[in-house]
Amino acid sequence: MSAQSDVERLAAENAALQTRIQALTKENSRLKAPQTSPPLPDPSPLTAFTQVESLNNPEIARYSRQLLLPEVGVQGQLSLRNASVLVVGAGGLGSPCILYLAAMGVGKIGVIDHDTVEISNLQRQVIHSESRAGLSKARSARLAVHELNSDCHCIAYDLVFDYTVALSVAAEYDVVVDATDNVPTRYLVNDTCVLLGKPLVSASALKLDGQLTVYNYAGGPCYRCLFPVPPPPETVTNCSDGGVLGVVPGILGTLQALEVVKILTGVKAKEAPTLLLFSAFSSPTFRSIKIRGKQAHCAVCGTQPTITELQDYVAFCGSQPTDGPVHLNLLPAGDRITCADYHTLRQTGQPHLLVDVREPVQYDICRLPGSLHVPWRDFAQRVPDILAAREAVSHQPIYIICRLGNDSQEAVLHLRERGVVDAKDIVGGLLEWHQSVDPTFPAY
Ligand SMILES: Nc1ncnc2c1ncn2[C@@H]1O[C@H](COP(=O)(O)OP(=O)(O)OP(=O)(O)O)[C@@H](O)[C@H]1O
Repeated sequence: MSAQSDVERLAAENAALQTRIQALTKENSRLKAPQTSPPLPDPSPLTAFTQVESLNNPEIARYSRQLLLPEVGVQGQLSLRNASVLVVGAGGLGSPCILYLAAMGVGKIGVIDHDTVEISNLQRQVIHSESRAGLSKARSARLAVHELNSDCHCIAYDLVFDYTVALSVAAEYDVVVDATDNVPTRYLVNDTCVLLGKPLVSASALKLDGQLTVYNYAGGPCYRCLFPVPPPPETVTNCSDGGVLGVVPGILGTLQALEVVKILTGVKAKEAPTLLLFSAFSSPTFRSIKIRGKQAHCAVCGTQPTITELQDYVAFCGSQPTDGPVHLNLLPAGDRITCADYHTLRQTGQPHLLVDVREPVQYDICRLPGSLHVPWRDFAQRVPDILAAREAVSHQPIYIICRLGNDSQEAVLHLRERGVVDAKDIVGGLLEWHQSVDPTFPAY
């Protein structure tokens, strides 16, 4: 099926699925919310987005606090009202961005996200709610937008923004916001915007830090001008591995909404391109760095571009745009033990040494009783401690555990190099332990 017909099918489905979403949403709130909570509002059916020449009285009343600003005024508000913005990703960054765009009166907002709402998202993805856990994030965002501002024409694309749909979806919008969390999508969104001539408001947030830049706007650089080569996959961390303070993407996503407003009202065109850096626990909290302009030799926006159509971004970046945990396979099966087998071994009381190689902050969250804690980053120096502990259990085998079963494999490989042959890693780590052995063991 072609990309275009895929998008058309989705638009049709969007309307048809509203009834289903309503039923699911009501069922969800019945199951999860206190019985006293009011039912969620129903989304209105899709109507065509039309531009207007003047604001009506309800709009004047609704946006009066913005209309009073000379920097916005009637013309600025009309620019928002007649504009369309595509937000790629309805997660930590997308949540506040979409909400503020809708609240401020952007006429049409497209939300594209293939993921579903999880409880662990709610610490920062404030557009979603407990009652919508399990729903598509795009549709959940649409429901929230409708609750906030029913005049906003919000389209939910419950799919992956990939090279098959990128051009046809983004072509429908004036500005694109990259609120995703992975490198392949970042290059894809950039190239899409360059090929379509759309401004791109891009941000990222991780741990306590974030950054924001507007690309491909007013003769400024594109993402590839600054980052022609993707980073090595092993150097990239995501929120589920590194953590993130809820308010950090909240601030960056809100600033993305601000940049959109500045683009739509024309203010942004007068500014030099900058990279805004945010660091929550540092001083100064914000720093703005002037960035180099458009690069003549840029592969996509330069004078002789070599990229003239979308390409395979997973191959280009050498990494998957995955949301779930990444499970590496560094060891042969014989050097690994499944959680189920390790569970049996514990139950039958076979002597062994269990080494937990997670960071202290993770070890504090939960641990299996009787483990020796040796964080992976200190592992090389602490091999003597491990060998000494093993002596105490009469040289019995060593089993190594971590959160996902990746660092534990690295640790086994390291022990092999140091001549320790009877060490195995526990496949899938503590997350798998929670899933297949003990559902009461905490998952994080
Ligand atoms: N190519 C893509 N197409 C559509 N949505 C995307 C794409 N890449 C990333 N996203 C979405 O962007 C959002 C990024 O937000 P964020 O990192 O806060 O969320 P998350 O992936 O839910 O986090 P966690 O790692 O905690 O599960 C996610 O909802 C993700 O599904």
